[in-house]
Amino acid sequence: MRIILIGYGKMGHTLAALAPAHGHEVVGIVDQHASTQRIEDFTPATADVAIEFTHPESAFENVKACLRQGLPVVCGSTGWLHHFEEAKALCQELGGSLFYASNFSVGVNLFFHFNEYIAAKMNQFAAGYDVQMTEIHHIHKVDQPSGTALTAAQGILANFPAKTTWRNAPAQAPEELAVLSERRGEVVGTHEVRYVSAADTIELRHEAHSREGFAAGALLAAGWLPGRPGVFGMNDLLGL
Ligand SMILES: NC(=O)C1=CN([C@@H]2O[C@H](COP(=O)(O)OP(=O)(O)OC[C@H]3O[C@@H](n4cnc5c(N)ncnc54)[C@H](OP(=O)(O)O)[C@@H]3O)[C@@H](O)[C@H]2O)C=CC1
Ligand SMILES: O=C(O)C1=N[C@H](C(=O)O)C[C@H](O)C1
Repeated sequence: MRIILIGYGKMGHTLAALAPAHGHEVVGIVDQHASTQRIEDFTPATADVAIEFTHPESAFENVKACLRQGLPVVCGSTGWLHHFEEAKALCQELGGSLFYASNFSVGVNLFFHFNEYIAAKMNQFAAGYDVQMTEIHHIHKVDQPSGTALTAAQGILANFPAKTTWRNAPAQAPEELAVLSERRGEVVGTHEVRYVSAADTIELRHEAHSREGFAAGALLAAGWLPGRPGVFGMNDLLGL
């Protein structure tokens, strides 16, 4: 595929390095400081798909611009989901293609799957166990909690009814799921779910060793999306 990269930071550079091995050609880079190209410079005649990893404040505008240009867009930016319904509506109105994942790593998507299974199973033992989450990321991360943590929290809330809401701090009531955030050095991304009783702790943990897993998943999605109108996520791609 001829891909354009929107955002040329940590993820943009990793995507550019891995794209050729996935059979993609980078035909454009759009970044607010590191390039002079704009999304409006591209059309389906010059690019097959855009991959967007920028910032919570810019992601929605970038997604809209891609859809208006008729470009299928794979978006990994987090922290903008309060606009997601609007993005979906625009995608449907224009007959476009949008792929969003809070985390493109195959391992994290298996983690999401196991998390939901464990939450449903632990619901039988909700009287004895409390559950909490922690996400740990590098000090440059601007959004909190991480998009991945929010997806995992939704998976718990949907399957463990003792928790009805989440709080990005220690829980203040039994029905609150604590989703704790730590920012430490250059940690790529670690997510933990812990069920704690008086007797023991059961823990599910994913630790990313590099950004290559995120980039590989996004490049896979970029190969899959063109020609598929609609709004998609990793479950569609991986059949989970
Ligand atoms: N879904 C997933 O699997 C993953 C998601 N992410 C998410 O992706 C996003 C980017 O992460 P990361 O690459 O680490 O962040 P970086 O800060 O390293 O890179 C972001 C890049 O986007 C640029 N940028 C900011 N605003 C715009 C804009 N309006 N148009 C074009 N480019 C812009 C920044 O430019 P400048 O520096 O000049 O401001 C920077 O080069 C974050 O939201 C992060 O949470 C990250 C990893 C995996
Ligand atoms: O900002 C990051 O680095 C990451 N962001 C994503 C998130 O918010 O979940 C995915 C990954 O954890 C890395």
